[in-house]
Amino acid sequence: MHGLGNDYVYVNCLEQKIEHPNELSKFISHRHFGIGSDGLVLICPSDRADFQMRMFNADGSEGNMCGNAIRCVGKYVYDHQLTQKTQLDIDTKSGIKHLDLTIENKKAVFASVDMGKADFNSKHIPVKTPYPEFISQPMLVHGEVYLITCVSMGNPHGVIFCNDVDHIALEEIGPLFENHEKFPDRINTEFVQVIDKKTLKMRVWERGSGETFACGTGACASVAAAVINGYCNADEEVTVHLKGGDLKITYQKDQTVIMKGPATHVFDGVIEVDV
Ligand SMILES: N[C@@H](CCC[C@H](N)C(=O)O)C(=O)O
Repeated sequence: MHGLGNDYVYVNCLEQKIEHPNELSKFISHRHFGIGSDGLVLICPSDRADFQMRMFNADGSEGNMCGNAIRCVGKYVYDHQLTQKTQLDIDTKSGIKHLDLTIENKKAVFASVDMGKADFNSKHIPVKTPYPEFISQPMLVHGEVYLITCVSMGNPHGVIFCNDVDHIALEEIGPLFENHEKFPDRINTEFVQVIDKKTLKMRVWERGSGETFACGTGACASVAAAVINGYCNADEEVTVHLKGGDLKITYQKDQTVIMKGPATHVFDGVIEVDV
């Protein structure tokens, strides 16, 4: 399944246990030697919510939260009749998130997700800095100074506003931010062009997966950072153009972020592997 081209392989773990998800994710995600995906998502039982989501990046590392995957998890459980609810609570490593599904022809096609509060606290992200927050701070990378705003959406993000996202050498500079000593847990990096107060264009270098077609938490982090830096307004829906399509994001005055976007099924199958 994918959310705007951010594609994961989803495994129904309600009846089956996956022993080595990190290794499996590396294997499955490989675009030449595996199926090809940005990672692996496990749909598991939860004793405190309707379901639990675990997500693994293409390099096998486990992420705390994934905005595009959580919409697909909602679609999966509804379309496979694992629930009849259209309002769902999904447990993630960054807490329980609430989803509201839109149904068309008996299938879930779209979800609105309460992504929780954007958190600018440097220690929570984490960013190695004496400052309590890291907002529009200069960072020297590859001989150039970038102003970066760091925010956690349950996972770490660094947002950089620039004039032309199409011409950023992402393959070159993405890994330099991801693995910079300032970020002990590594970081997802978003390059964001402000089109107007209600429209952003974003490219992302994801921790553990490289450039992806879309990043839900990244789009939320970008809108939160855009409001904090005065480019957009709180409580107004912002359209974020990504490589794979658009997400609608609202950063509320209480710092809660609402994300709306589609979820798409591609194919089903059985995987037999020895990892
Ligand atoms: N694609 C995601 C984020 C996936 C996790 C991220 N790479 C991390 O390690 O934090 C999204 O849609 O939010």
